[in-house]
This record gives sequence, structure tokens and C-alpha cells, in this order.
Amino acid sequence: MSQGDDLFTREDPIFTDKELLEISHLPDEGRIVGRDDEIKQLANAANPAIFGQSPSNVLIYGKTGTGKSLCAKYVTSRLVDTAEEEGVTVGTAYVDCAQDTTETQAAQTIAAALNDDELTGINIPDKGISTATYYKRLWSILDDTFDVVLIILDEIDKLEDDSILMQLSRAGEAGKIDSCKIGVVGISNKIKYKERMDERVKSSLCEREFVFPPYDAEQLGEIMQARSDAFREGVLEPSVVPKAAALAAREHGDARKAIDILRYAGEIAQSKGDSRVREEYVIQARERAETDRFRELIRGSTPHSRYVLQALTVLSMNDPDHEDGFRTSRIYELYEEICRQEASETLSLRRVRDLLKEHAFLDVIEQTRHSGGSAEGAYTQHKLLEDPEVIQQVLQPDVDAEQVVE
Ligand SMILES: Nc1ncnc2c1ncn2[C@@H]1O[C@H](COP(=O)(O)OP(=O)(O)OP(=O)(O)O)[C@@H](O)[C@H]1O
Repeated sequence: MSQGDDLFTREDPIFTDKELLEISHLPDEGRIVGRDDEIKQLANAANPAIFGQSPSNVLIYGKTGTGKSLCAKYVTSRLVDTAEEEGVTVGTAYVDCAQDTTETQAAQTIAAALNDDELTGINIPDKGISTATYYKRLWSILDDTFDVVLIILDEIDKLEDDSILMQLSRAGEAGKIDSCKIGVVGISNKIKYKERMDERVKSSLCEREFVFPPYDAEQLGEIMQARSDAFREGVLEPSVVPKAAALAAREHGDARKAIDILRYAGEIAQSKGDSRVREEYVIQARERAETDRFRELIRGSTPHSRYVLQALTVLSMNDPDHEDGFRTSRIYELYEEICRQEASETLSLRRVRDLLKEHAFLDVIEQTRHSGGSAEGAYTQHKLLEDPEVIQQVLQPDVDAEQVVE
């Protein structure tokens, strides 16, 4: 290949450090915006670990993109360093429960994350051993290696059942481990998650609960500004960050979406061969971020949660002028129809109401109560906040709405 080969670009004209805009990137202290109180509270709960004692178990709630995972990871990583200075060995494991939904997968992930096979001589295979064996090896690893471990269970509501929570919260009491102490940090964006928990697990796991509020436009602006050195100097038009912040705040105060918008706007400039990231690219980037956000939201959600949303989506697509939304009873009828087509048992009306509430909490839909007058009684209407086309694309990319109602 000659030096003059112009097939590839040798220097990125837009980004200098794109990693700053990756969602998995853990910013340093100065770059975490508006979460001082939450970080302090989490640190308080974890603090006993510094003295080799049991940290409080914590449950963190909040809408998507409010910094729950970020703050949990940040606090645990600082804890490890401080404990080390005190001569205490703290280990941490992170489990994405949307990925590891079963007890066995979660136990495997925790054991693999904490195991140093050269030190312990223990092998944690990806699969092929029983859940009980994973646990046995995990307990040995903990006692051999650590004084304390902190286990972050992200999207904890996606776990199939509470078995692993029971095991982790009772390991000490049940004599499975001798000296190591375990702390669990559960993270969820389902408001009703706690109600579903086994009573015994609930009492030990929910020692402290924190709710992370959504960010406002100013905070989103700061979060993006703190990462603007991902771009080459002078590349960002000055209106880009405020515009992206305003869009993300208006919709859900979601930092993930704000950062995605910024990254996509840069990529759009790149693909157009433009040396500036312009405000108009922000608008296009927003649409892409919207689809991504929604895909992420329903990742790993139960089939019935999807059917309920599918029902409302079909109603909205077939009757776009229905501005006030649709009543629970109409959604339920269509939901029953979808269940029939999927050869699945229907859930009760009450459960479907709960699922609709969960979608409302995540700002996928909006609910309004109506008094209905004396003849009718009060009722609720539900309206999609996301574009129905986007939802349809993500839920069932190959099906068009008419097929479902026919
Ligand atoms: N306060 C903040 N300062 C800087 N970056 C932030 C802040 N909050 C969130 N972010 C960034 O936004 C993205 C999403 O945050 P995070 O994953 O912590 O959200 P979450 O509340 O756990 O959302 P989900 O429930 O969807 O997992 C990450 O890239 C994170 O680094």
C-alpha cells in the first residue's frame, strides 16, 4: 500500500477521545455532575467495609439514565482503594441482571469476577457445573481472598427469582462463609420491584433505599460539557450542547440519552465529511438516541410487558387522532387478542394495570385520570410518549400494525 493511499482517514477530524462518550466509560470525580448527595449516602452505607465490617445492603431506584450504575460503580471503586490503605481487602463484582437472568448465570458471573485463579487455584468455567458447585466455589473464593465484597446487581428486577438474593443475604448466617462479609447494591428502575420480593429477602436487602431524581437541562448541559474534550477543539458549534441538553431534559432528564445525542451528532458530522458538529445534526441524532433508549428500556422485559405496549402501540397507530389516549379496558381487549395470537395465557386486568404503570414510570407512556361522571365512574387513559413507529420497529420489526388487528 502506498503512503498516499486515501482510502482510510488517518486522523479523526471530529473526535480526539471518543471513549469519553461511551456509556460504559466511568468518569472521574470531577466529571460526575449533581450527584454529591447520592454519592455521599452510598458511601455512608458502604463505609463499614473500610473496617472490615458488613456494609449496609442498598436498593437504588430511579428512572433510566439518572446515574444509578455510575454512582454505584464509582463509590465501590473508591471504597476498594480506601480500604486497601487501611489494610482491608475489598472485592467488587458487577452483574447486569438483564444479561444474567438466572441464578446460575448470576452466581457464575460473581464468582468469575472475584476469582484470581492463580491465587485460589479455583476454576470457574463458563458453564457445565451445577448452581450448587458455583456457590461452593464462590464461598471459598470469598473466604480465601477478601475481607469484604460488594456486589452490584444492576437491573435486579430482571432476575428470574430471588434465590441468589436469598443466598447472598444469608451466606454468613447460614455458615457458608466464615470471615468474609457481603454487601449487596441492587439497582432498579421498576417502582414496584420491592413489592414482588420475598419478605425475608426484602428485610435484609432493603436496609437503605435511595431514589435518584432525573437531571434538569442545566445538569445535562454540565454532564455533556464535562465530556466535550471528546471532540477536537473548535469542532462543536456553541449551540450544540445547550440544544442537546434541552432536548434530553424535555423528554426524560436522561443522561445516557444526552450523551448518545452528542456522540451521534459527531458521527453524523463525520459521515457527512463536515468538520463542524452543527445544531441541525443534534435533531437527527435525537431520533436515533430515542430508538436506542427505547430498545435499551425494553431489553429483557417480560413478554407480557411487551404485549401490553404492543396493544397500546397498535391502537395509537390505527387511531392517531385519538389525542387523549386510550382507556385501560380497550388496551386490555387488544392485549388479550395479542396473547391469543402468541398462544400465551393472559394476565389479570390488575397485573396489566401494573405493567402500564411501569411503562408510565419510565416515561414510555403517560397516564391521566378522568372523573367520568356519575354514570361511568373514574377511569384512566394511557397515551404513548414515544413515537409509535419507533416502538413498533423495536418490538416487532417485521410486523405492521394491521396484521395484529385483523
Ligand atoms: N451525574 C453524571 N455525571 C456524568 N455522567 C453521568 C452522570 N449520570 C449519568 N452519567 C452518564 O450517563 C450514562 C448513563 O448513566 P447510568 O448508566 O449510571 O444510568 P442508570 O441510572 O444506571 O440508567 P439505567 O437504569 O438505564 O441503567 C453513563 O454513561 C454515565 O456515565
